[in-house]
Amino acid sequence: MITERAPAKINLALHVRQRRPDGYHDIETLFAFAADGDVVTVEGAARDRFAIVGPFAAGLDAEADNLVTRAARAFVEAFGIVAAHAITLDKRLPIASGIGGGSADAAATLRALARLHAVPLDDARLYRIAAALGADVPACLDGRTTLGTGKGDALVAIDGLAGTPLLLVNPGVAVSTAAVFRTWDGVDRGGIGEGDLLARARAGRNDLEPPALALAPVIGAVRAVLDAAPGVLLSRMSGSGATCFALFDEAGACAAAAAEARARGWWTLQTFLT
Ligand SMILES: C[C@](O)(CO)[C@H](O)COP(=O)(O)OP(=O)(O)OC[C@H]1O[C@@H](n2ccc(N)nc2=O)[C@H](O)[C@@H]1O
Ligand SMILES: Nc1ncnc2c1ncn2[C@@H]1O[C@H](COP(=O)(O)OP(=O)(O)OP(=O)(O)O)[C@@H](O)[C@H]1O
Repeated sequence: MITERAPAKINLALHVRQRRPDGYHDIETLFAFAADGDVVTVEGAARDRFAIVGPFAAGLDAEADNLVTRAARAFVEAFGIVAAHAITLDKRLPIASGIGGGSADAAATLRALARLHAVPLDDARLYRIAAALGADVPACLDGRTTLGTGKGDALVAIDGLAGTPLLLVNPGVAVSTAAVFRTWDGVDRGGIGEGDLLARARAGRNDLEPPALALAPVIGAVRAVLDAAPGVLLSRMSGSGATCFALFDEAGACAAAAAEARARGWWTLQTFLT
């Protein structure tokens, strides 16, 4: 049995540059990853099976359009695999929440199947399958801290902030990525600057935060709690929301802010950057 972690993805900054003719948007984003997330297990089986367990299992159907089964089908097709697989997804991240849960699951499924069938992880076909599954999936397949351009699928590795205490807070409102992009005001406010990662992130923005806030006003309350927390280095919404994150100077401050957020009934994940 192969077990692959599907870490939560954070956009330390996300600048939207322009709408493209294909309906997608050109973005510049700083991708980073948490030490925790969903977990995917894969093993050989007599027939294909897929099960979802874990705290957020109820929010998803184990049906054909799950990103895990779509990833598995694309892998089997691309590599001419005849074997069947039993796949289990331990769904620990909230659904449609801006931390790439589905994208991370698809990427973890590809990595697990590649390991099971001795496909090298740098095989270009894996990247192509990932890019066809979603804009975020290549970044999740790579799993390192990267600068993403294009749809977010052209990646350059950058130095990360490994070990930095990280808090994720989700107020329990699902937000559609497509709806948030549609609500963006169309103004190009410029690309991501130079410097070390924390400086670049702090000088940056999430251009999807205003449109997400318009669709889910509770995001403002989450940001206010995180901004006011002692020891915060940076607080921002991730992806298309509604999950917001904060980086802290030490783990105790992160724990205190997590307690504040939980007291308001919000989902939290206290972890660190990898
Ligand atoms: C916002 C981010 O989370 C930032 O990391 C990602 O760009 C979204 O990545 P994702 O969830 O993998 O996105 P996809 O499943 O490919 O796209 C969902 C929808 O979001 C919109 N979309 C997504 C990415 C992008 N660069 N431009 C877009 O306009 C499109 O309407 C698309 O139909
Ligand atoms: N394994 C999966 N996990 C989560 N969502 C999935 C999965 N498979 C399919 N989906 C569908 O994909 C949609 C987006 O879910 P996901 O959690 O990936 O969004 P997100 O966190 O906003 O991602 P991103 O940050 O990439 O925009 C959901 O509405 C859900 O119906």
